Amino acid sequence: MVNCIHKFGGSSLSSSERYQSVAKIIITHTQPGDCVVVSAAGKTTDTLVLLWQSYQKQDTQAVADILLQLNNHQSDLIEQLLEADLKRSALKTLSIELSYIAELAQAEQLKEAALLAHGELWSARLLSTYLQQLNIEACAQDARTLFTLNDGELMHAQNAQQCGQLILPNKINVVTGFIAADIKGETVTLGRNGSDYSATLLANYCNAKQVCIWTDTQGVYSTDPRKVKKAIKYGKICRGQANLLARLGNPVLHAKTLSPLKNTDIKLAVRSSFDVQASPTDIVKEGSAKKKRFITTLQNVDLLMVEGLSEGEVASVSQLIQHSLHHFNHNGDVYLVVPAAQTYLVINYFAGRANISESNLNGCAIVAPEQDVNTLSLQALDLLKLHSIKPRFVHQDTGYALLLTDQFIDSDIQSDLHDKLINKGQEIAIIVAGLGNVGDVFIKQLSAQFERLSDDFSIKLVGLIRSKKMLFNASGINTQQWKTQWQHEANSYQSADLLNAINELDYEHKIVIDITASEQFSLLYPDFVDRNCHLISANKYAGTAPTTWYKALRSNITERNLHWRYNTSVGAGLPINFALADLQNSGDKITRIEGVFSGTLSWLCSKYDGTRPFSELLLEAQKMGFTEPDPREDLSGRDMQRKLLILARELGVELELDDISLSALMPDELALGSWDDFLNKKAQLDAFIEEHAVTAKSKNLVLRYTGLLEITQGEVIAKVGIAYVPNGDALANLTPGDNIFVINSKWYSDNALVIQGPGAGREVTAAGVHSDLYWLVQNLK
Ligand SMILES: NC(=O)c1ccc[n+]([C@@H]2O[C@H](COP(=O)([O-])OP(=O)(O)OC[C@H]3O[C@@H](n4cnc5c(N)ncnc54)[C@H](O)[C@@H]3O)[C@@H](O)[C@H]2O)c1
Ligand SMILES: N[C@@H](CCO)C(=O)O
Repeated sequence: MVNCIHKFGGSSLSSSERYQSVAKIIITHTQPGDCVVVSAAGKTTDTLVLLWQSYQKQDTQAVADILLQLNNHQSDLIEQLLEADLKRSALKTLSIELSYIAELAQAEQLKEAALLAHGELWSARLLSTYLQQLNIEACAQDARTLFTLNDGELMHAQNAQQCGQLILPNKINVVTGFIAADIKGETVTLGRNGSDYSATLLANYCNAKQVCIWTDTQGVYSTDPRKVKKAIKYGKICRGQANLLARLGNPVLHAKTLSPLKNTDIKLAVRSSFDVQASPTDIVKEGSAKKKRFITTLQNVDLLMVEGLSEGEVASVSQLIQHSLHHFNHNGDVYLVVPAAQTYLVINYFAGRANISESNLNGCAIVAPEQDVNTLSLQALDLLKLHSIKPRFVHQDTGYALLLTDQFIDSDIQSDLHDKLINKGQEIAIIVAGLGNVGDVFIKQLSAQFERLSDDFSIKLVGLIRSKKMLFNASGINTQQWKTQWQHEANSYQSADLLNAINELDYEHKIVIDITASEQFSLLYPDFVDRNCHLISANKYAGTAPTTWYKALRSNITERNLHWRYNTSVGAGLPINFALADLQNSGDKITRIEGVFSGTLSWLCSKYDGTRPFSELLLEAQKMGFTEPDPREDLSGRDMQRKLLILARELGVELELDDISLSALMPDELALGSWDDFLNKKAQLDAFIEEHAVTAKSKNLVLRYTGLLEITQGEVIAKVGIAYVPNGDALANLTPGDNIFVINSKWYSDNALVIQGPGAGREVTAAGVHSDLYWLVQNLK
């Protein structure tokens, strides 16, 4: 039983390292009986085409040179991947084949398709041998034994039978893409992007469950992500829209690729072989995903008016010119959009039935839900006008508008169109984890925030997560009545359930807001990012994770064009991270940050005057929602140590948590055991604090808990701990609960920049999370 057909293109096989990566993907993503369709490695097909052209020109020197080039490339791959006998045998076979090509060229008996087929044959053979060397049961399959064409038409029944007989159920079948045979057994090719087509055909013939096209992009985007920074990667799109996109200039999918999937349940996924963790774009059956908005551009096309054009003819002409074609009916006439370079061929094909209506056109197409097309098309016309572009031909039809222009739509105009048309009205899904002190207030404030944010987007709260239960509702959870809904509908979950629920959300943007204090939850961040979620954290664990993990997370976030906000992880609602980013972005260099970065410790130290036991004050701080779930995280200095590390990383300083020296505001012994154990020994804490306070007082100083980060000529001092501070000092005179950040920089060298205010508390922290959410939503526009 074939479960999945995987397809790897030339770029996925361009070097021995890429083959190794593909083998790793195969090991983790296939099961016996699956097929792996391969294209020619790297630029091999182009080189073979060049060889064919040189042969036709009878340029024997060029033929010899290109054969040498092919030999070098293939031999290098073999040398780098295979060992011992496998290597010797592969090199020998390659040498025999290349000599045979040379002989055929000399005898003027070379055939184009048979020559081009070598690219895929070499890839399939090398990959299957390499897999065998890795002890994986694999075999190479020549698609000429699987796909037969009669007079250019695929013989579906026969092919299904051949595939049923030849695809081995106990092996990974590495199948050549692009090629097939005619009924005489001669090689034919399936045309440009033929390997994608081979994969979907094979899936149809083998009744596979799914096809996975591994490519060099992460999926299907709202527009070309190489040109438009804010292009949105979609998790799911329907086949109908995928088909339209293929015909209207989207380079990732081809109409031909989709055709074998028609009327089947076979799933199609497009995903990156360069970033295996990134979630794919699934192309699903009509009605299984909501319709999305896209913008594609067209360059150098002609518009042909064709008399009596039939669907069959469109398919034949597409085949002839190796290009997905779009045709439509406009005011009673039938038009065909053709790449200008191919117009001559197409006009010839129609033998007098086709005329050029408009030539040398550029333009764009908007693909969108039917009800939006008219408005978007009018808006696009207005915007193009602002850029002094007047369309020459406009056509609107079910689900799309085509605007053909004289001028080229460059990436700036494309970005403008995308930002103003495509990026509006998108849906944002919010998932909140942690419904404690801060989380509860955050949700209370959410409905008012939605109103403020909903001008451009439709925002919904779709997930609530606690440590043991979660509630997901893709159509939205009522922010006013979430507690009742929670009582009735929340379910126990494992991480996999949570990740699946996120996968299933058919929203353009997803934001996970972590208001837990859980390290375990923070470890799921890479999985969220793989599922295209933006992140907002009040939780400090991810920001203070080991450098390698932290850097990998950051780089994945950047690569996927996502955002991570964590302003409340330091200074609660105070704009400390904003200020640091702003100073650095404007060219300042920060040299020192000193202060009190714990709301709890600030409150405790300021309040403590010896009249009430320190432990009593601690329980009060806990009640007020200042402390961490286990207040010893505050007393130990660990919480402040985390904040200092987050600040240091904001300044580009590479440190681990334990590089920051720490002295605790409690006896070490109290760190052990449960919270109840701690409470039983609270007298020890009270004695410890009293002793420090008395010593400080004897020196005319006061007890505080402070942090320092100093960066001088590459040297870093980073520490948090107990300090005795003069009474008049800024660090001594804080309003209880306030944080203070005294910042020295190139510009604030003598007179420091001071940021001060409440450093903990439910309201201010929840407000800080909203500030992050607001920032994030503004930056999605
Ligand atoms: N309280 C403050 O003033 C303040 C200020 C800034 C930042 N923070 C940070 O905000 C976070 C929350 O603080 P809080 O005071 O609301 O804490 P809290 O203990 O009141 O709430 C934490 C919530 O997280 C949930 N949770 C725990 N483990 C989880 C898991 N694995 N998955 C999902 N949910 C889980 C708990 O059930 C609880 O509902 C902490 O990381 C804290 O450091 C708090
Ligand atoms: N427990 C923390 C909360 C804010 O991060 C504090 O007291 O500062």
